[in-house]
Amino acid sequence: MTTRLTIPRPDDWHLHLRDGEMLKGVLPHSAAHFARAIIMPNLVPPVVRGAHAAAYRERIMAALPEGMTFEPLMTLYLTEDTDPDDVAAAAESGLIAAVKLYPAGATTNSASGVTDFDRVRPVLERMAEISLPLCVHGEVTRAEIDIFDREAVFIEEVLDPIRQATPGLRVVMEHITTRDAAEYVQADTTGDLGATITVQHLMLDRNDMLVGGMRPHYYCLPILKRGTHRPALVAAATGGDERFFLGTDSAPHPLDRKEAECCAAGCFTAPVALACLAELFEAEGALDRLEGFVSRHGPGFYRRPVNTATLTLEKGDPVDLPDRVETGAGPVVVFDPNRPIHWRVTEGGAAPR
Ligand SMILES: NC(=O)N[C@@H](CC(=O)O)C(=O)O
Ligand SMILES: [Zn+2]
Ligand SMILES: [Zn+2]
Repeated sequence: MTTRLTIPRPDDWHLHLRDGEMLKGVLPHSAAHFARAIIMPNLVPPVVRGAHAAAYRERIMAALPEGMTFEPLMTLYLTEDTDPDDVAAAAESGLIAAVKLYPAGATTNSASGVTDFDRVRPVLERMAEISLPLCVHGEVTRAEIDIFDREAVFIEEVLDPIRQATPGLRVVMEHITTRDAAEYVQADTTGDLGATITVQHLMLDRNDMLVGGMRPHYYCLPILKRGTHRPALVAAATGGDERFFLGTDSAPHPLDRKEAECCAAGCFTAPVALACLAELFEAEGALDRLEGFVSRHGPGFYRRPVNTATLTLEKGDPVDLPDRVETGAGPVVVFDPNRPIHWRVTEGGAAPR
């Protein structure tokens, strides 16, 4: 039985670091385990131009505790006014690694997102030309579409038409939650499609959120789905297919915004993500494939080198996971996987302050 696993240092291909005091409080928890992360641009106001991304990158680096290393891979928030030249310049200078598409109204801080997809066509065409990936929050927002169906409908109504109309556009379907999405990726023959999967969607389904009482810390978007979808996601993550990689979507909100009459969407998983995944992959008999999912497939898609530093996880008695992290923006509740976790990072993880 394997009780020790050393892998190239992982990366997180979908991360919310926020800004200000929250950024200071949560960044060390990502930098402790992850070498790089794709940084989501849904601040208020959003990160829409290259100059905003450059300034945000500076704030992230200034918030990084001394002695820690971390490379933020910046993104721009696509709006109907985004200028293709600004995007191309930011990509060519190496400042940004991707552009993020939020359908307007789909999720936290998405009010500036896209309503009319024809209006962003020139940007998408330019991105296809320069091979700049588009990260997609894939949910339709029409009121009549049931929240549990929004991802599947998006694939058919929005994503597939965009991809057909823009050959060569490289797309990451972010935080996929359904069998439909996993199968859409698996059926692709262009090589231009990848998908991130979160810890919560691999470990939980909507029953965990709703049976016996509503658990706001499991509420995220896209919402946890019917349990029949989870095995398809687990099979995609643990099956060795290079198109699937970790994007934690770690999305901190202060406790009072989660335990509220109208709870904010997002699970804060960064501190426990790798331990949870080791537990899950081991239970699936796929511990040898964890390395691909967390350390190799993402760099492959983003055409970046695999990290040369390593990280070691060890198995032992059940671990006491932290239940909250204190930040200057208030306490943030840490994701609870709802099962005993026996793995922890023992080497190559710099301790957050
Ligand atoms: N995933 C979430 O539930 N929330 C994210 C936004 C997002 O990734 O959709 C957030 O910014 O809080
Ligand atoms: Zn999202
Ligand atoms: Zn997100």
